[in-house]
Amino acid sequence: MALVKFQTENFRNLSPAPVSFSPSFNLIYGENGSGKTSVLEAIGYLGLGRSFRVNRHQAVVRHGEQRLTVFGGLDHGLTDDAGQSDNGLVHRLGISRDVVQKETALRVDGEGVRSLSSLAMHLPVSVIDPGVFDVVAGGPGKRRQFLDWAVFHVEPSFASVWQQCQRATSQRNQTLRNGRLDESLLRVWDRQYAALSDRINEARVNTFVRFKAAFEALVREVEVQWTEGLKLEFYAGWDTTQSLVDVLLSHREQERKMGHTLYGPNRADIRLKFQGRPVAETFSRGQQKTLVILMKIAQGMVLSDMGKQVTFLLDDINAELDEGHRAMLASRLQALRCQVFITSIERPLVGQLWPDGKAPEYRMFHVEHGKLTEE
Ligand SMILES: Nc1ncnc2c1ncn2[C@@H]1O[C@H](COP(=O)(O)OP(=O)(O)OP(=O)(O)O)[C@@H](O)[C@H]1O
Repeated sequence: MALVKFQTENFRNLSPAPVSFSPSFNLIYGENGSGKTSVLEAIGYLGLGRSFRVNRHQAVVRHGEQRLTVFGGLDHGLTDDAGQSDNGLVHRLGISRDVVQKETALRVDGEGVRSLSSLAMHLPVSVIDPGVFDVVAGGPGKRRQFLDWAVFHVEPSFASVWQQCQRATSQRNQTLRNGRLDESLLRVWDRQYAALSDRINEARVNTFVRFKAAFEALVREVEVQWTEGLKLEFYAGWDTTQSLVDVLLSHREQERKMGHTLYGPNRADIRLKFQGRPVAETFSRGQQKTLVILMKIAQGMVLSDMGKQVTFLLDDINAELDEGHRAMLASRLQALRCQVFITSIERPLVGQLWPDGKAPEYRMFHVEHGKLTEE
């Protein structure tokens, strides 16, 4: 599906005027501070329920206002080779946040819904911005987040299992921190926690297998020399040749000393190695960035194989990638037939993004003082 109708109220400096987007490429340019990133941020807000830039909702609401709203109309997206969409809206999404009451209201097709996953399911948003680099250079938490985004879209029940597991972990941690360890109670938590962990692990492994196959196919196609010898491995968070219950039991003393759970899905990682060494120590920054982008595209391929269209938000790619890599990215995204938003300061040169002359259907927007004007 693709976001074709869009409107915000009190979202940073954005104008409340409604905008129609292309289900294919949307090229957005404007001066520093004009509102380009805010447009992507608002689209992301609708699909993720939060800003991809800042943690506090308060930073996002227009100065002096209490409530922000983002509305979106989705259509079927690209439906045939000519890149045409049928233009009928299939879903209407809305998110509204009162930053004083700290309340979020969500709507899908006019009905109030409680869970963010109801919105996220319809609008899978993948952000490629300067912060994306952390997937390779940052800690395991960033890579878990990366993988879990795809796991959620492959298996939507993952979100509720994940929440149950977080609750079991915190109960278990409380028991571990108790001065006098109640071994029988801990064994009860161990069993619950291990059962939920196994379900999380199974979902992650399933998605990782698909992701890895897509990534390897992509790398073969784009023929990036430096990816030869690159290995991607999934680590569950414990030695899965043993049951998690046994692992927990054999590390009781260690966990008791630390006062929290040390084994399980909260320790999972995607290990990226080049000739046996961590990629973060070996690859140049440019190579690491390109690697993350290829990984993001591979995720898009996994969803696309399931008939889901990802909305990619590419913030300021000129600052991140050279011309060749930008063209590679544009052609891969075009081949994926997903929806793409690209921002830049200068008016983008379509001939540079698609040097073969086969540009997809696109819309070009200029942003000034938070207002998008189609050219
Ligand atoms: N909560 C807010 N309320 C009103 N205006 C805001 C708020 N937060 C930020 N702004 C303003 O919104 C404008 C848009 O910022 P944004 O980061 O979207 O610009 P940009 O076009 O992406 O800029 P750059 O090219 O420098 O990255 C800025 O001028 C900023 O000062």
